Amino acid sequence: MEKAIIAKNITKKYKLYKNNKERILDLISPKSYGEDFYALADVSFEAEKGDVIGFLGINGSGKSTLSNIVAGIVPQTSGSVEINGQASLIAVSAGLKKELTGRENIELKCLMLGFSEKEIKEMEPDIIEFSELGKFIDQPVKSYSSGMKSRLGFAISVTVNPDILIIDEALSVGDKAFAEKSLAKMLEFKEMGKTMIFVSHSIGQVKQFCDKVLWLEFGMVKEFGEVNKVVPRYEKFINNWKKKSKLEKDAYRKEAYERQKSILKFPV
Ligand SMILES: Nc1ncnc2c1ncn2[C@@H]1O[C@H](COP(=O)(O)OP(=O)(O)OP(=O)(O)O)[C@@H](O)[C@H]1O
Repeated sequence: MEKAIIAKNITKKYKLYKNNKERILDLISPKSYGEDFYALADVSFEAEKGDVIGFLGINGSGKSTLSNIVAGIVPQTSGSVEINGQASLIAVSAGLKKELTGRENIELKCLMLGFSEKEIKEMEPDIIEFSELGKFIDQPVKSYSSGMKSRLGFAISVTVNPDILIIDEALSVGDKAFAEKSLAKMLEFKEMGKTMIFVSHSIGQVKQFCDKVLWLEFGMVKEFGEVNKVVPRYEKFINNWKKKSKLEKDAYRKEAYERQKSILKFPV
């Protein structure tokens, strides 16, 4: 099987500062300030060509960070990502410039993806039509609602026909009719054999749409495998998690970060 994505030992470190003074001192002083926080610790997974992989995990588990790294939007601290094809990330407002109009954003994003002016002019009407933005297309993106930004981002990404599609919570904002249209487009892409990553909080959508699931927990891979094997275990976990008290959740989190420390034997 041909591989579309090979992510190896991905670690993402953020610095957490107590205040701006610490942040500035860290920049200008040779001494290190702030606390290291690992949003991802040694995450590896592979996607075969045509795989549709759902990223699942509770809030803050690292789903968006990993999808942004795979899309090349955010750099990893260590590890490697090999992409076989052109990825295109659909995230609410990802890559959209606030000061530019919707139309200018279409042009900019397509230019950055390597399309010619002629190709862009040909794609533009399709993008505008899919986005349902109408006359708002010539208004600056900063005046858009999150649903409108999401529609524009989604419309650009599906029209440029990428080899690999990364959809980050695109269906959670905006209206139901648009979500259904987007899901239909994603199913069309799935039938065409495109590789897709789908970041979602909706277990139902993941079940409906994905073949495999990468379950992240506090920046670590909890499970990676077939959707019908992983989802039932994730559902069981979520049901238990919801029943936990704050104290129990904190204890679980603490234990997970201890595990993270042992994974990161050689912190980067
Ligand atoms: N720029 C940043 N600086 C510091 N910490 C960050 C930054 N971006 C993300 N994080 C932290 O990294 C962790 C993972 O965040 P991420 O958004 O990837 O999680 P997620 O699984 O997508 O969460 P959600 O389901 O809430 O969208 C979180 O604890 C988050 O606070």
